[in-house]
Order: sequence, then C-alpha cells, then structure tokens
Amino acid sequence: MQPADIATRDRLIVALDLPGVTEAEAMIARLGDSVRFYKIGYQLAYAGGLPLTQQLAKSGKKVFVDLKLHDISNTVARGVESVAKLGATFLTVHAYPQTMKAAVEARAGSGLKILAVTVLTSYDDGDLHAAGYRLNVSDLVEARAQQAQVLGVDGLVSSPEEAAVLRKIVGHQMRLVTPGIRPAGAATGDQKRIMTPARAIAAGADYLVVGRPITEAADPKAAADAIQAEIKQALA
Ligand SMILES: O=c1ccn([C@@H]2O[C@H](COP(=O)(O)O)[C@@H](O)[C@H]2O)c(=O)[nH]1
Repeated sequence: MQPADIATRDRLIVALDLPGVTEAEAMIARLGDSVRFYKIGYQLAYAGGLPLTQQLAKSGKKVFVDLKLHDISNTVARGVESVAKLGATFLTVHAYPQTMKAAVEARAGSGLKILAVTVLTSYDDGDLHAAGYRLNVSDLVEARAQQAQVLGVDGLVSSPEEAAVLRKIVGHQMRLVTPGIRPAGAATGDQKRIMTPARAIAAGADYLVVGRPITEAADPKAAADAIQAEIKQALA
C-alpha cells in the first residue's frame, strides 16, 4: 500500500478549542489560507459549534469532529449517522471493539472516516495504571491499533511517539492522526506524550493536530505558518 496522498497544507489540523462560534469564526478568519483543516471538539461543539462543520465544509475547508464517542452500539451508530450528515471528514470514537464496530458499520456509504483514539496523549503509564489497566501505554496503543485495523477503522489517533511503530503495524492502510504536537519551546500544558511538528512527520504521522500553540499565540497566523513550513521541510 502506498503512502497517503495528502496535500501538504491539509496535514495541519487546528483544534478550535474556543468558547463559542463567534470566537471560532474570528480565529478562522485570522488564519485565512494558512489553515484548511479544523477540529471541533467538546468546548465548541457544546457551545453550539457543530453547525460550523457544514459551514466550513461548504467553504472548502475540512472538518474533524472530535467527540470521542463511546456508548452502547446503537447509540454510537445513530450518532455516527448524524455526524455523517454534517459533511465532516473525520469523527473520533474511543478504541473499544463494540464502539469501533458500530461506528464503522454506521459510516458505510458516507464520506466520513472513523478515527479510533488509542490512548489519550495526556496519559503516561502511571495514568493508565491508576485507571486500572495492566498494560503500559505502548502495549495498549499497539493492541488497540491491531483491533482497529481488523474492524476496518479508517485511522488512529495516538501520540507521535507511537507513530513509527504504528506505521509498521498498520502500513499505509490507516491514517495516523497525532495530537500532542509542540513546536520547540512551546508550553506542554497537560500533554505528556509530545513531539515537535518536524519529528512527528518524520516518525510517520499523516496529520498533526495543534490547538493552543496556535490559538493562544500572539499571532496565530504566524504560528500556523511556522508549523506549515516545518511540515513542508520535514516532507522534502
Ligand atoms: O489523545 C488525544 C486526543 C485528542 N486530543 C485533542 O487534540 C487537541 C490538542 O490540543 P493542544 O492545545 O494542542 O494540546 C485537543 O483538542 C484535544 O482534545 C489530544 O490532545 N489528545
């Protein structure tokens, strides 16, 4: 299987973790042509931001709806059907077999791709053990990736720290989408498994998800342009 044919500019996904639609629209306007792919997560979705998906899709942008679904199969399936109607490109579910199976079946025939969240990038081994898991992060990420692949999931969300190993496991069949991106010198915040944009691309990530290093920058467009340049250089 060949590497994914992804336009370089689409590899940066900006997380619109902002309090409302007004703030999100202002950020999108500031970023202009620098960003073509946006992520809508809890904060914006719960503040009335989901209809932005359709608006952005109509204006030629791509949208990743990051709701990390996890519920009984019927509820997951009906939720996936609703998100598919919004014109989103990606939707996340947690990487539990029942959930992934329901989501993959429900997205059939739509343009929506399902991404399975392996282990959150804010978790380290200690956090997993505290949550009752016996596996460490890398073992659980790999086990979930294998299950996701068997179930026909379209892509994986992991830290870029796992990207190289995941690429070996799933080849180029699945998209690797990596949050936990921090340009050199950027504040880590609550992220524990991080990499710079250049290192993440070199490790095999297809898409980099970046929130605060762009949205909280004094000049978000300059911050996005710098990351786009780093991605371009890493791919050269
Ligand atoms: O494992 C995960 C899954 C999702 N995310 C989301 O990505 C962004 C990262 O934002 P930063 O401000 O760049 O830390 C955020 O929306 C998370 O919900 C993740 O970080 N890790």
